[in-house]
Amino acid sequence: MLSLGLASPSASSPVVAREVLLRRNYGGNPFLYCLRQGKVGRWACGHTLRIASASKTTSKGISCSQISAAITGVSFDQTLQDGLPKGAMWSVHKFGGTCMGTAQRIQSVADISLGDPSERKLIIVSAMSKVTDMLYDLLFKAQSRDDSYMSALDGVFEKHMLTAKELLTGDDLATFLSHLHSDISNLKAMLRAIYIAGHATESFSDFVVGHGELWSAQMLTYVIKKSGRPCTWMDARDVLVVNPTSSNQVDPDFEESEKRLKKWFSQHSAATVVATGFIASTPQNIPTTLKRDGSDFSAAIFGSLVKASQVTIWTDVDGVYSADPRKVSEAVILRTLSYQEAWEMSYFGANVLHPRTIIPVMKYNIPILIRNIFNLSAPGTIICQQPPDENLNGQSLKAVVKAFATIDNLALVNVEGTGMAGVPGTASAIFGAVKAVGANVIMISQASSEHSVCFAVPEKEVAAVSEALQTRFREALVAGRLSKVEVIPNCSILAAVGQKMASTPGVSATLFDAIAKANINVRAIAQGCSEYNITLVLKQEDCVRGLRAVHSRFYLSKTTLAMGIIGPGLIGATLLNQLKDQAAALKEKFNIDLRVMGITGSKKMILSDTGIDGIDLSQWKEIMGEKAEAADLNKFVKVVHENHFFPNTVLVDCTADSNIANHYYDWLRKGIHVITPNKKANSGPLDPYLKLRALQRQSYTHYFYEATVGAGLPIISTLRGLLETGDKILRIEGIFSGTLSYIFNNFIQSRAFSDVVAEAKQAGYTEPDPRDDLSGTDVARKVIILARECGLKLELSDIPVRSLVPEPLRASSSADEFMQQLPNFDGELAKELNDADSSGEVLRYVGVVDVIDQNGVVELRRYKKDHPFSQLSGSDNIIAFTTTRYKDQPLIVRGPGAGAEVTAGGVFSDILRLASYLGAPS
Ligand SMILES: NC(=O)C1=CN([C@@H]2O[C@H](COP(=O)(O)OP(=O)(O)OC[C@H]3O[C@@H](n4cnc5c(N)ncnc54)[C@H](O)[C@@H]3O)[C@@H](O)[C@H]2O)C=CC1
Ligand SMILES: N[C@@H](CC=O)C(=O)O
Ligand code: NA
Repeated sequence: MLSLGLASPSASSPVVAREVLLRRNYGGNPFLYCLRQGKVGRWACGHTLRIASASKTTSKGISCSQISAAITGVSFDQTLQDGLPKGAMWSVHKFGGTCMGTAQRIQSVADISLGDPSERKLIIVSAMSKVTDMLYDLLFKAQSRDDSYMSALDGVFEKHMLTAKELLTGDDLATFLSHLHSDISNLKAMLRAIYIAGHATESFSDFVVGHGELWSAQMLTYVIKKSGRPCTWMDARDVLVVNPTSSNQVDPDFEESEKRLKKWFSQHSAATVVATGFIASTPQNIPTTLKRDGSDFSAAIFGSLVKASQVTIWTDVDGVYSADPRKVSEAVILRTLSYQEAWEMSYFGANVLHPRTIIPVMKYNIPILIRNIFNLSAPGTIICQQPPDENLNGQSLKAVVKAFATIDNLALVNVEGTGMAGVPGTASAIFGAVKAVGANVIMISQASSEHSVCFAVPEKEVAAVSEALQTRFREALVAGRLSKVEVIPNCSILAAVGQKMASTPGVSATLFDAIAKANINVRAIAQGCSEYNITLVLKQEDCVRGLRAVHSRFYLSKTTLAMGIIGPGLIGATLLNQLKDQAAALKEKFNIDLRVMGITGSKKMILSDTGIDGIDLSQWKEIMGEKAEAADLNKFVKVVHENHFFPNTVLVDCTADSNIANHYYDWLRKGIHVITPNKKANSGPLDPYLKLRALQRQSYTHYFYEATVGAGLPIISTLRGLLETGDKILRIEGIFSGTLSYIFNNFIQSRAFSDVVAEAKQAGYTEPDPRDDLSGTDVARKVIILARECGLKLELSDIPVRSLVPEPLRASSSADEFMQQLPNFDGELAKELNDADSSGEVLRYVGVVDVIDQNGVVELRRYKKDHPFSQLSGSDNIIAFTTTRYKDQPLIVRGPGAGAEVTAGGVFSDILRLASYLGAPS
């Protein structure tokens, strides 16, 4: 379907219309052609299309002349080029060797070609797959006087003969086979001569290896003709003229080729032409090839000669990816790329065209479409000029950076010294020496202080480069004008590519931020002033992680976090359950992909089988039962973290173990984020605590512990908010223990204390050992945590604590034994309760941080029955912050402060906070 409209400055007046935009839906791809008045072939590929009032929708098969007729006053002279077929646009298709691999595939190529509704089609084909290599091989054999070239040639013959027999019949088959026979006997004679001479000139070789294209083009022509459509084949050597250059490349002679093309068209007529890719002639009519640029280049040159409406390159991938899909599984196929972006990407080895292929078509703004012959439903990637009216207003950075690429196995060379500044010729001397050893410089960077120049070269070339520089600058090094020539091995390049990065602020900031948050150090940076590419040099081992971090940061994919869960007890198991329920929604709605790569208890652990997919959280308990291995924390951390697939790792410590807490420092230093409800690190000895916090502040690695105080209640974050906004904390007083809150809320005259403790344990409020609650240690830990947040340098032992654990039970060997004995000691607290009750008061177990006096206390206090602390129920915590701003009425946070769901929820929300710090949308 074509829709046609005017998009000129005065669209309402067709007479002065300067451009006609033609939108066409071909194979699901909307294209926007812009046909300039008087000429065909200037066009754009685009996004928004303004259909003016004079627009007219026509049916399939519209021609240029119809367009001009449809719009009064706009004349198209219908000329592509004088002498070339008039009145219609050409579309060019190129099919590579894989597309032409078998009879069946050649048939598909014919079907695709026939399905293109364009009036004129130029089909460029490669040799059947492997044939060019076979031909090179038999050449090599003949030159080496290995007479098996004869049987190798028979193999080539047989492959084509069998394919032709599958595809063709009757006269077509007979004609093709007779050509094939005669070509093969010519080749035999030629190879015999090469065999005798033991040498083949370049033109001999080029003549031999070009035969694959001759045969594939002829076969395809016959197959297309079978459908009843006229089709002619073209030996591109009759038309394409190229001049070989020194560097295994050729320069097309467009003028001469155009003349020959016109001549060819004067002798042949057909709406569909199948031409040989890869091969061409020199100006002296000697057969040659397009060397390494191959058939894609042929297609581009022909595209520009016929001013094609489009060049489609058929291949075996769905298009150009935003990053190497083997490294970034979320990489997406890019729908559009500008010419500049395409050549930037192709430099990095992305599956894009060779840059030289882009130049000829770029001159005429001809779009190149990359499509997968094996997946026709994939729309492919369109490479074209940027639509001129597209601007950045309202665009996200995502649209600005198109893709990322990496190059491994590089070394950086750093030439440093004070004698370079202001001395013209230093750079030239450095690179002169590099050139002399034939090394390829991949990236260069020099800061404007001119004291050092650094550049990247392939690792295998660096020894020679270093030696050459040492020799070249021996004198300067001895004299101290240069201080060193240093080699930094094992480097990789990570590059961001996008034409619209130019003049868009914030791109590099976002890029570097993502790299920093993945805890990756950048060794060198380069950005040319065209701004199409920002190149970073990283340690090779960090490269894939860096690639994944930046890819996900620019919203090209999800923020992916590898998680290791330590201690799948009550909280850990509840967290795993919540993760399981929420994972899909997080992925869909918030672009966060959380993968639990390992779960370890104190005895057993399980790790992801694939190293990429997370553990199936609906079955982790069964897997733990059946497939667990012996717990090994070092191995666990290594496997979860040292997986280059994930830019970020978080370890979630759901134990109450100080041995685990002792690892946090080391983990943070390795760039592993830590999240925990475990109070041991923050309430442990002061020095390691201060070191840990200092490290956390310096690095981009995060350590979150909201659930250590008040479980899921926002206690730490509230306190941080007050402090960071400049409020001064005077006092924090509260009921910090869910267990003890529950106990004293339910401990009434009719009930035994031990009975209420058992109930609290049953409800999951208590610490693994309830004595940690009853002793007041747990509350004291929370007091310490908050006191330290306020800047007080207190140790746990500085806090006077009223213990509720009867003296004789402090040494009980287990929590169970303690629980069994507790009823024997109910009397003491029953008396205290009675005393309070008779004065109209209740007992409450509280903790206090006194910032003014720089101390804290944990005690059992009596409160009047109308005091807010007396009104609690369940396991509620209540925390009152008295501050300079909240002086008369404290700021109060209240709610359930213990229990599996709320605690796990608090840990989970720290995980999401981490994801948002790492770049997930928040
Ligand atoms: N239960 C609650 O309401 C709250 C608990 N917390 C804290 O959450 C953490 C977990 O508490 P719960 O789940 O209730 O305890 P739990 O005893 O049910 O779970 C702890 C788990 O950690 C495992 N573990 C112990 N040492 C380990 C080691 N070295 N390596 C691997 N695994 C180990 C245990 O085997 C157990 O499975 C504790 O630090 C606790 O203070 C914090 C706020 C509220
Ligand atoms: N056992 C603790 C749990 C939270 O830290 C409590 O009872 O508050
Ligand atoms: Na909390």
